[in-house]
Amino acid sequence: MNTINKNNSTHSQRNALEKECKTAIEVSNLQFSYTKESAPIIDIEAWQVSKGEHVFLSGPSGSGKSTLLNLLCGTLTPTQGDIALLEQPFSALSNRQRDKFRARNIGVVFQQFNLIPYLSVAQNINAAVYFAGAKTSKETADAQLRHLLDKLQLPSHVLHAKADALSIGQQQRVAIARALINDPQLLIVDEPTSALDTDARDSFMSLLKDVAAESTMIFVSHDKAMESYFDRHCSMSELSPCTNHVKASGDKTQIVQERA
Ligand SMILES: Nc1ncnc2c1ncn2[C@@H]1O[C@H](COP(=O)(O)OP(=O)(O)OP(=O)(O)O)[C@@H](O)[C@H]1O
Repeated sequence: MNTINKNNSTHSQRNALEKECKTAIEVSNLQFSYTKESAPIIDIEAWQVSKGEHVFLSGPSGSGKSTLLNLLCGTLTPTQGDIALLEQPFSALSNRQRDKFRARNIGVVFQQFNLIPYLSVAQNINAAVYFAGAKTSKETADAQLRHLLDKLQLPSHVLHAKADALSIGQQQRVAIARALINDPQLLIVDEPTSALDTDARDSFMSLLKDVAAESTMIFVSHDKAMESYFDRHCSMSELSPCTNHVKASGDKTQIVQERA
């Protein structure tokens, strides 16, 4: 595997290297438990996602979808095994390097959007640019932002509005803009359509597929009707067959209640 040394490569050299990768995600012998005493929530022998593939990930509540997404983002550390993104094994990176790698290469659209309510739309999106440590000029960054807003059909005056003053549909599109502003190689989208009716869901999906055409995408949903938008469907029961028993766990009831 090709280990990219973040400290020695320039931004453009790094981008060139990453564009050569053919495998976006490689998971091997991955196990994860939340505590030492508990059985693994995730147990995946092998899983590969090619660069540019758009994958639909499904599974019942409690089957470990969000846990797997957090492992892919590097916000959770495997109990055993490894994950390589763009042929870069996470285990070879320090926590700090992993944070930088995530900020530069992974865009995430969360279920609840996770915008900072008291910041403006521009500030919310620019925070993602700041954390990625991008060295682009302000002019280039502004142009990229306006281009994204245009594609997402958001008027430019929205940039100055506070995030909590936007409609749900606008917040959703701002969340996509924030996830895509650093031109990430991997886009992770967690259940963003659960609150939408069929028409709104279809227009959201067309927009997302358009703006994320160049990225690898992992999209999580319970809604099997969404499957047709994707190149491949992976279910948690196929990926992690030995952890099916966890689905019956009573713990999940508590989490669902907390979210309600
Ligand atoms: N922080 C945590 N500590 C301990 N157990 C957890 C934690 N987060 C999740 N779990 C457990 O891990 C299992 C998988 O949870 P996870 O949220 O990954 O499932 P999910 O498939 O994303 O569910 P949903 O579709 O309802 O969001 C559940 O049994 C849950 O109780």
